Amino acid sequence: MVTEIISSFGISDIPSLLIILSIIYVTRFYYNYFTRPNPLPGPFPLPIIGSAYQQIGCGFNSWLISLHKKYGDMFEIILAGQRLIILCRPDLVVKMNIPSTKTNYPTRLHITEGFMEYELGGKGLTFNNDHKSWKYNRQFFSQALMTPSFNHLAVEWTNELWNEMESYWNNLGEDYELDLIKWMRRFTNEIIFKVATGTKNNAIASYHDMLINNSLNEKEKEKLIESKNFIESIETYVEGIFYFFAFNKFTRNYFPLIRGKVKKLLKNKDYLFDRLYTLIKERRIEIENTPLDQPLSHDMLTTFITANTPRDINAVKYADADLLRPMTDNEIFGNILDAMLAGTDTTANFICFVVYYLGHYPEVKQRLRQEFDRVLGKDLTRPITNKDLDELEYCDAVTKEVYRHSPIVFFLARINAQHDKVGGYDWPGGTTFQMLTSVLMKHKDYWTEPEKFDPDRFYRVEESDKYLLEKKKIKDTLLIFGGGIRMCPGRKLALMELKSLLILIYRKYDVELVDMNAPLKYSSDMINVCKELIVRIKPRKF
Ligand code: HEM
Repeated sequence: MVTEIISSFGISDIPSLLIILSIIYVTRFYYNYFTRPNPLPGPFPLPIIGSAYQQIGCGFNSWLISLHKKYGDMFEIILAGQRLIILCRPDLVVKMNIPSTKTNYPTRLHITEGFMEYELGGKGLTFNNDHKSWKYNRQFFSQALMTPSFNHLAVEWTNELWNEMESYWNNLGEDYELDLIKWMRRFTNEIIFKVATGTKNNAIASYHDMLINNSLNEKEKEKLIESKNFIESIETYVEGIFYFFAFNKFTRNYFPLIRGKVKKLLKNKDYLFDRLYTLIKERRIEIENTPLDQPLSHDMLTTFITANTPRDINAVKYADADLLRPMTDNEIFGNILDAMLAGTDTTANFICFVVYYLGHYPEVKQRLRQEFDRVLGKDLTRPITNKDLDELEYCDAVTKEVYRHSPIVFFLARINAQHDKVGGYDWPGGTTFQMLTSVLMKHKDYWTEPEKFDPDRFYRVEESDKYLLEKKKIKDTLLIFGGGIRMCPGRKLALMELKSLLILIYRKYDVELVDMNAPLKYSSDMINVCKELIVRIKPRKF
């Protein structure tokens, strides 16, 4: 019967068949939509593109903020066929941020075919949904970034790198207009490169050489282009995640504007991955050629390659026998990629956002400087120590307030393993929630005058009669580094870099925003990314 129907089909029947299939698809799509559990308010979705059609032309963050204004603290959107429940109030997200391994929210996002095509899923930490593998990786990651000896080293590297960058800035002269985000991205990349591989990638030196571009031979120019391409490929890869998250395969392959971009993103991915795999291969050979009685360098890459091998430099052993095995190249790659992706742009953006706010709030800058002068004394060349950083109370308040106004990671995603009650509804396991931190950190029920920029809401607030809501210290109102078991493992390094750089810059220099009237220029797809911040670095007037 079926074969008879198929053989009776002619070319002329194809349009009718396509129409029938489309009707079936659309009917199924809307049947599922109208019968979904716990319908919430949200933009009406279209087949194939879901709610994404409404977002075009405006950043993801701005779009979500506008939806919050329209639909309230709990609403839904559909992206790439996935239903996302958006949560905008701290009390709605408490369960998601419980720091227990028994949490019902162990994973972040479903690994869709988009993530698979972009080769994001299933490795490293950020997009790893295999709990065992994530736990294994996370131990090594935390070990590399959270120990006191690492903190000490990281401050030392930051001091050294600052001295280098300062000499380049002086060379360019105080009237030179520099794009701070480009410098900061190179700064943070150079630090994370050192943490991850133990080697220097000369990202700052090569950028300076590119700007002055006079004394370079062909070989040096080639190296410089390589370093520039590598850093830009990280930025492009991070930006690209949104395309593979928000658009399904059909949209990515057939929508004219999106198709071209996706092709470029995939080419960039191949370039970046190739660079990282080469790095791993080269280090393996280096380790094999190092005699057993000679020490190996103490960095993430070496730790990963030698983990659970006779050359293991850490005595930590895991109870679970499955995890007592060496890491594969794919696993090592996933972790190094995560470190580069998560550790470059985030911190660089944060520094630029702080500089922008300090440019607009001179009284805050003045108080910050007073704190720096008090903690560091009169010697403007003394290297920073960890102890100095621990004493910076007002600086902590400033960075928190900047982040509250201009977050970098503006949403945190979680999936429930088992069904659970959230916002008064019972949600089946596998539901994707997004904590919209850009709204949550300004919610009027949790913040006093939320739109006002005032670091004092975080500074010795117990002594104030003004910030009564802040005084309550309600959980999950300020999620700079996320929460629960998936909290950022790079937070110490990020804050150390940020605070050190602020001291090193502001104790000696003034950062002048070239266009005081320009808004903060950033794009907001998966995270908020500073696009440009043109400044002049002038000697400080005492
Ligand atoms: C200012 C800088 C940074 C900010 C604002 C930031 C923020 C965040 C946030 C919000 C998350 C998600 C946490 C959650 O879902 O609860 C995260 C995850 C992560 N961050 Fe950071 N981060 C920064 C710097 C870094 C650095 C320097 C590194 C390291 C090298 C790093 C590595 C990671 C990794 C690997 C994850 C995924 C953790 C997991 O899934 O287990 N981050 N970060």
